[in-house]
Amino acid sequence: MPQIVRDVSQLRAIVAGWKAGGDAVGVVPTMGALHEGHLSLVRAAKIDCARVIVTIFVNPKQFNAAEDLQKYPRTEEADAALLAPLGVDVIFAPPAEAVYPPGFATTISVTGISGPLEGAHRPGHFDGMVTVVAKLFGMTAADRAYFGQKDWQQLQVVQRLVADLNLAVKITGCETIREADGLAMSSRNGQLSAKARACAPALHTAMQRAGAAIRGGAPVPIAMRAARAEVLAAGFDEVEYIELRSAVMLERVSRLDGPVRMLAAAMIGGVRLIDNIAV
Ligand SMILES: Nc1ncnc2c1ncn2[C@@H]1O[C@H](COP(=O)(O)OP(=O)(O)OP(=O)(O)O)[C@@H](O)[C@H]1O
Ligand SMILES: CC(C)(CO)[C@@H](O)C(=O)[O-]
Ligand code: BAL
Repeated sequence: MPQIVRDVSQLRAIVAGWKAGGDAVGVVPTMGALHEGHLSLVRAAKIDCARVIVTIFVNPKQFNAAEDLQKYPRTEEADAALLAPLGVDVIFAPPAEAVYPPGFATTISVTGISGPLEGAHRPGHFDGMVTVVAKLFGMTAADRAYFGQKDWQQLQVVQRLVADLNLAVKITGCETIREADGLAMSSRNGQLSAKARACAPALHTAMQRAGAAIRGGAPVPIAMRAARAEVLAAGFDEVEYIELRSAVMLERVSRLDGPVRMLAAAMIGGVRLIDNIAV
């Protein structure tokens, strides 16, 4: 079993020992409730790094809705069992007081690319995420960190943070792992009712169809409207956004000119799902 560490000084002492021996250290930041998507990040980290830390911390600062935080799944024992066969060295699962001790007063904001999409629909989310990710980089002193492309905008924001603050950590973005029916794996999928779970893959199907239409020459606004209608007809309650954006700067695009991403967020049965694909 990986060693479970909750104390920041203990973690730093362990990492200092590894580094003194010349080992490269990789970190996989998570909020727990692990699934194959997370495990794919761990496998990528194991290929590059002699030592791997998985962090499990449900970061209150990045939740913009109290109910979302309260019902977020917490399954630490099962998580540890999933990580055991992968050769993870340490699970760092600090209590909130270790991450945000009394007097904690810093918030880090990445402007620009944090604004649209998730930033517009989850006020405060990216400030909370960036602040904790910067802290996790500081606490783990990792040389490399692994993030999923499922949270595409998060990945771009983290890359910006690292570049802007000259942080000595190399970021790797790993492909989205999907269920057989195309639904992107997510800890929140477990909150779907059987009926909602059956409808949920429609989000990815509609995005793929719209992507193919755009590649075939369909006007972007028409393809986006059709995708939105398809998702709603499949049983989703609301489409928060479904948009074509430049892949890194996340600016609106209406033509396939350079790397382009389609990104979407939609609600079904009280659960918020996000997805994105290359177009
Ligand atoms: N299906 C997936 N494929 C690849 N990476 C993933 C997948 N799901 C999550 N990740 C990545 O795992 C890391 C931790 O994510 P997190 O713990 O929030 O899990 P999650 O499944 O995205 O949960 P949720 O979106 O419900 O909060 C992030 O870098 C995220 O992008
Ligand atoms: C990167 C992260 C672990 C920071 O809390 C979280 O945003 C997530 O799980 O994607
Ligand atoms: N997976 C992104 C983290 C969040 O939803 O808060």
